[in-house]
Amino acid sequence: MPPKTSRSPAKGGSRPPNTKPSASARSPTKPSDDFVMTLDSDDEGPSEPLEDGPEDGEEEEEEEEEEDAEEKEEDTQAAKHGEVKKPPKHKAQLKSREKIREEVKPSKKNPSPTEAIDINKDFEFDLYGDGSTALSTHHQEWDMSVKGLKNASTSSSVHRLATVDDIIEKRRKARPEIRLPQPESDQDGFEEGEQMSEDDEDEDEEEVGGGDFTNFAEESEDEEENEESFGAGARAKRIAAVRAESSDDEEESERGDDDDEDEEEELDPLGSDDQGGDDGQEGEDSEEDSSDGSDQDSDEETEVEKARKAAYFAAEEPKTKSKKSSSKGEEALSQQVTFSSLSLSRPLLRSLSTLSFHQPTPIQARTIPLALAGKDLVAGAVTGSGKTAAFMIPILERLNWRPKGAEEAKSRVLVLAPTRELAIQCFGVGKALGKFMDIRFCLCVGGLSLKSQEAELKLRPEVIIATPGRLIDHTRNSQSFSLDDIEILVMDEADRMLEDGFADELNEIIRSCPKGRQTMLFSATMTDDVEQLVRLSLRRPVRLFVDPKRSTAKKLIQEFVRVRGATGNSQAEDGPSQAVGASSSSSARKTEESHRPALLLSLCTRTFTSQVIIFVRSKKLAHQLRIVFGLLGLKAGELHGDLSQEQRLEALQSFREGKTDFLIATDLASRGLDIRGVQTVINYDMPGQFEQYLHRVGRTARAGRNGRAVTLVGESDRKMLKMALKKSPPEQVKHRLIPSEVVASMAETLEGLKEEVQQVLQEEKEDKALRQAEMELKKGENMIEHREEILSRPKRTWFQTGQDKEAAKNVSKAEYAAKMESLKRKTDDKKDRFAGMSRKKKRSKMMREEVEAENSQGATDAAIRSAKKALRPKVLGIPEPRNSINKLPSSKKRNKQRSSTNKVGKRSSSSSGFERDLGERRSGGGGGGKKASGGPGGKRRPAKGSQRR
Ligand SMILES: Nc1ncnc2c1ncn2[C@@H]1O[C@H](COP(=O)(O)OP(=O)(O)OP(=O)(O)O)[C@@H](O)[C@H]1O
Repeated sequence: MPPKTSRSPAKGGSRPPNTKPSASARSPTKPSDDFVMTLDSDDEGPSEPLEDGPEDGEEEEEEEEEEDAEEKEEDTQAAKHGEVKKPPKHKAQLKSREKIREEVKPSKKNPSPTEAIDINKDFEFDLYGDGSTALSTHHQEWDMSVKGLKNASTSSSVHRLATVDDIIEKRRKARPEIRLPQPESDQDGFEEGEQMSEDDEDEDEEEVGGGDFTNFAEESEDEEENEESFGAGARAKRIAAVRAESSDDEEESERGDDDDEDEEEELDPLGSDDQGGDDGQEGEDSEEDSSDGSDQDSDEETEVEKARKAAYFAAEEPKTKSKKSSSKGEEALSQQVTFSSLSLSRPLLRSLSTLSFHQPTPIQARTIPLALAGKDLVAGAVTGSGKTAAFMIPILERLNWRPKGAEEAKSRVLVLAPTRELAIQCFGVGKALGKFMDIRFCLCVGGLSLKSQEAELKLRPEVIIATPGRLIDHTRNSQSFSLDDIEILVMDEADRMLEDGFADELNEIIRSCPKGRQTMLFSATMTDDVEQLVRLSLRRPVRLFVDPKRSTAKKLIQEFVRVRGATGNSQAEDGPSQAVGASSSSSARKTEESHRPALLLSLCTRTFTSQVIIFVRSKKLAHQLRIVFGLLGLKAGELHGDLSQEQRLEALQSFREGKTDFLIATDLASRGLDIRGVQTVINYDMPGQFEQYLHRVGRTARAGRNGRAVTLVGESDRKMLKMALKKSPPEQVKHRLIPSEVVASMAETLEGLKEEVQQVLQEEKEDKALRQAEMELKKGENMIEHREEILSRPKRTWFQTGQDKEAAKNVSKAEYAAKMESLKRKTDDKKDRFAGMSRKKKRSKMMREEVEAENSQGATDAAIRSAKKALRPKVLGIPEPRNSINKLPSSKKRNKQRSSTNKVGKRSSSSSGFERDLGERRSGGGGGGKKASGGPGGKRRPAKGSQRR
């Protein structure tokens, strides 16, 4: 049964919340970097960072293979020392195996400047950006400590980071310190236009009007209308004009440019011709560029699309629906709703209050009641608006009412996240919210010990938080683990998970979960595209989109800095190493690229000197820039898929604690990460997709705070810039001008560093080669000594090998390219047909044509009919066969399905929620039924190396 709204927390047979002093006392003081060293062998050599690693999420399985090999080595070492390995039977045993435990207390002696700000008791959580309904909050940092980190502390995976640091330090000491520009004073700020932007709009306009940035966003080769310029004093007008542009322009803008991205990877980011350096191939980085996916949903829906969506999505309950029409409505609803009015149980209310969550955010106010009622949800709200708690709170509340006892121990909830860091953060949020409840969480992500995860899974933790690759590994290889008991499936950053890279894994997971589960999807850029969602076999989901689609946080200021290529003599004033006169677009781009580092460093030395995340396109660039920052004496860390898990977490932790001022990251860090106090996000370049831009800039201005995003915009970023202008209120957009002499001097400094950067890279390379050789030697020795033992172990089966993954990626890339090509053709056709027409006429003609085309197939009528039927009131909590909602069937078929649904509903109407699923399972099926394959406790163990395609 779904939890009733008027129950008392004490009744219903629920156990009293776990308020044992030990548990409650432990959690709040638990150090956030509580590394637990496992018995991973020190002898096994360094856990080498991936050489050609694909992006996180997709890299999982390759890493898993490596880890498997490592774990085997662990066993070998244990055997060598006479230890007899037994499978751990319970947690206590597991703990006794973990002999060395090291707890590192976070250094709270020197809180970062932002931490100091955050403890301000008067801070107001301004949800709406206008101070109207501010909630107070003393938000605490999530506990990111994890068990099973490999090679902690003494191991050589730390070695790489330490080595780069050492090399840099050694070099810095050996030469005179490089003089950097002074951090900007108030007066200096005037030079850059920022002060003018904020304090004197008119002056700013003059600055903007004086440069050619004003027309930049609009100068598009494909543009048919160039008539409206961004003239001085016309900011509002020009933004309005951009917003009013036709939808086909938008489609193009959103698409991004895959090929360009790949090509850009070829350019040496630091302008070095003799690259040498890292041996990484640029192609490998493209996964992190995540350029495959494309969001084609336009804001303007056709009638057919509307009808299709109306048929697919369930209507929201009248109680919440009446208030949802405007953001004012959201505001009013959220103001009325309190956590206690949502009838949450006492332990949960207690943890919410501990976290200073006094009032639900709009997305929480909308989501919680529906999620408690067991509805499937497709939810979207702007970055930093509290989506994690929006699904975690109802999950915990429902779990609080689960049947308890040893027999009932089951893994009932699965939360999937696309990256390990995000999963770890989610795990932290879950643990913090469930602090006073007897609910167990298990984190299953790559890069952490498989064995300790296996042991934890055996205890059937109620909530599993996982990345897809590692989860599948467990379903295939961990004894007696299956997803048979999952009753709630959540996908955080669901639109990312729906992208091609995750397709096979997602299908496998969906197939393994019971059909009667509740499914909830969340993202700041959530799609409501039916075609994409159909794959997830949702059950008449409710669509909850709280903020306007593709919007940014209300207190985010977006600045753009133009990066100029060598397109004419006028450019010479802006850069020192300009190839003046170069006319080809590729050389223009190359010079553009050579400007970026100087612009970035000018920003980071003069204006944004701490709490800055810098997003770049490739792992290689992230690493190079990190070296440059280090050589200049700036404290910077890097975060990308070429690092070991430990290095990744360490980089995050150092940044969180203010030990480093800059975090140079790939898009691995662009989604979901909630790092308190990030004041500035710098986009070294525009990402390939607008969604990616939204996620990146969403790392600041979270939870009602202020924040700033600065983006370097080159020629090829024009469309994306246009999109950003179109989607943002004019007062949030600024143009930053950096004095050319500052950039010139920085470029000169960087030019002088080029050689040193190469030398550092070379030293690193040699060091790496040496360690690799050592590792191989060690492996060989082990193999000779323990050959029999090693060969006698059962082989793990893999869902996909690295090659399979690469092949899948190529297929989806080819599909994507084909789709883009056909779209482009369509757009070109459209342009011909509409040539000379006004925008209004063009739009109405397009609409007419579309409707006519659909009419001729009879689809419109059918869709509208099914939409009407779908809107008929239904009894709450009746599961509907998933197949029926995957397509829009004929009306006859739908009627038949509906009547059978009702029968199923009658049969199981008393068994919604956990009881319902349990009941159905005990009776051996029913409407909520089990997955087709794999009986109770039975494991599907496909033949070695078998693939599911
Ligand atoms: N009800 C609340 N009151 C106060 N603070 C809250 C509340 N709910 C969430 N927060 C805070 O808001 C911040 C952002 O939350 P969260 O990370 O869940 O955002 P999100 O919407 O998932 O963002 P993203 O789209 O970037 O993943 C967190 O620091 C969290 O502590």
